[in-house]
Amino acid sequence: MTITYQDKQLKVILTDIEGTTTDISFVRDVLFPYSAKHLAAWVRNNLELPVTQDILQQVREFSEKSNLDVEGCISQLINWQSEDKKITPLKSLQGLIWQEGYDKGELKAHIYPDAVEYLKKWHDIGLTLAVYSSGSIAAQKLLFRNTPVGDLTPLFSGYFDTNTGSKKESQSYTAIANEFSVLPQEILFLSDSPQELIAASAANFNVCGLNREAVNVDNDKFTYVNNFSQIQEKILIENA
Ligand SMILES: CSCCC(=O)C(=O)COP(=O)(O)O
Ligand SMILES: [Mg+2]
Repeated sequence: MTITYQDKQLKVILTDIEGTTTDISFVRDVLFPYSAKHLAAWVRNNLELPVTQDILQQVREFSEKSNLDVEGCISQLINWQSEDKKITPLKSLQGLIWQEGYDKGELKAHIYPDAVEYLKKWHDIGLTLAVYSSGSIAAQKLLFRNTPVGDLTPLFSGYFDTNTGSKKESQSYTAIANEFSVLPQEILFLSDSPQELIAASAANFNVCGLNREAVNVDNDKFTYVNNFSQIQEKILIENA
């Protein structure tokens, strides 16, 4: 069985998380407040770990304040967190904090049931599935490992985060296509973010927008759907 999209055979489906597989409110109202609450104590309690020292060094580099002390770095991280900045050291730290939350049973991931159903279906018919999120790769794996329907990580063959580049830059998508050794035209990217769809499309990816809240979308450039079932119904064609 093969799947085509606008007459092109698809090999890879690359998905965003927040607003696409997962409710925005889970990320903004559960995950972000959890990391905000524990951020300062986590850094102070784990100062001796090499990963913490790496994060602090990256904070100094990204902020271009080379002499920030530990408390200065914590303040910078808290500011970035409150502005929802997708900056690598913050995203790495959030992943470490969420790991404790999942391990203690204080966090359980959200994933839309339609995303589960169609990710499984696409995996089972041989499509390669991958994730591209601003959340760190560790945070992505935690989320898909801790869903209410169990561990979904076996479905995915690749994970990409801000270490590959910004999701709003087309070069990031070119790098991902190269990683899979497929043509951009053989990849379908799913996201709720118009800027991400524009960047992926500029790299010649096929794109589909997710509009989970079914709001009026002022964009006739891309196809928008409300859920994964509509991706299957509206844009993919199965060939026996
Ligand atoms: C990996 S779950 C947390 C998602 C996150 O931290 C984030 O910033 C959302 O980014 P996305 O690219 O998935 O919209
Ligand atoms: Mg998103």
